[in-house]
Amino acid sequence: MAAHAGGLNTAEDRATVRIENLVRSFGERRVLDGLDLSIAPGEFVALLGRSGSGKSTLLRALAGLDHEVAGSGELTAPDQVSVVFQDARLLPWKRLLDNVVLGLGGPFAEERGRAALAEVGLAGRERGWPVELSGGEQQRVSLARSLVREPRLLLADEPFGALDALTRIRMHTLLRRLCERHRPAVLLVTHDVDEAIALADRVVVLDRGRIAADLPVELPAPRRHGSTEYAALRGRLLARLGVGTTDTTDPADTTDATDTTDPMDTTETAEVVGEERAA
Ligand SMILES: Nc1ncnc2c1ncn2[C@@H]1O[C@H](COP(=O)(O)OP(=O)(O)OP(=O)(O)O)[C@@H](O)[C@H]1O
Repeated sequence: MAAHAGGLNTAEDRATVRIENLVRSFGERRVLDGLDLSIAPGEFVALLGRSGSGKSTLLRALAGLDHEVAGSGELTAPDQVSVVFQDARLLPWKRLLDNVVLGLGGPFAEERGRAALAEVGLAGRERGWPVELSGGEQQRVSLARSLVREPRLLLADEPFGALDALTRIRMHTLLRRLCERHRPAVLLVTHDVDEAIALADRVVVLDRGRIAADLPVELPAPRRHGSTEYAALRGRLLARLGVGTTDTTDPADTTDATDTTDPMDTTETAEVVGEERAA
């Protein structure tokens, strides 16, 4: 049976996340089917996968939120895990600072909360209410609430999925900066291939409960959509997602590469993100 535990001792176990042969089932259906995955300290991993491939199920397992789900395998994750969801999940009856420090103990909780709000660009808004914020600002508070706990692992389940394109770009820049400063390991679930390439050190594709591709993002900043390397990586990922493209250069791809329709095309976004990363 899988365990959710801290205590990483040996050199081999220095990974922040170590998953071996993880199985999770709903009734007869194996949603995670013998999954293996490691995430190193400070590593930013993006998780792509078609709808229903098991991404959220994996996140819930890592967050220790799946005690009712049948399963087996080995799972090692730190105790200090923070989760960011698509909706900010702020308590509307609490002021912003109180939302950030909710449940946070210690004499400096309020001071740390103020610093966290400042880090996400909301200094001076401590006494404001969630209802006064835009969607992007609410997600900033959600990020502040997560990072003020100094997690060793940050789990993010499509955190920018509900935001408009420009706000999403700003949030990419912010998230990248916060991660560089706090250095948690990150597992980011996204449907957006360009978001994955823009942000991650490594992109993992989940297919029917197993890892179908595990590719490092070895692109220099800024990660320009126009570069050959960018297009090759993007093509490989789309092919692994079963979205045919004509620009794949991966000889290992066995998926149909004749369909040029690309429902995930966010070219413009990726280009601007690349510019912001360079700044
Ligand atoms: N509590 C549950 N009870 C029964 N089936 C479930 C439960 N949670 C998830 N499933 C099923 O497990 C499968 C994987 O769900 P999961 O939410 O992990 O997929 P996903 O990859 O995150 O999908 P999406 O991208 O659409 O959010 C789906 O077929 C879903 O219906």
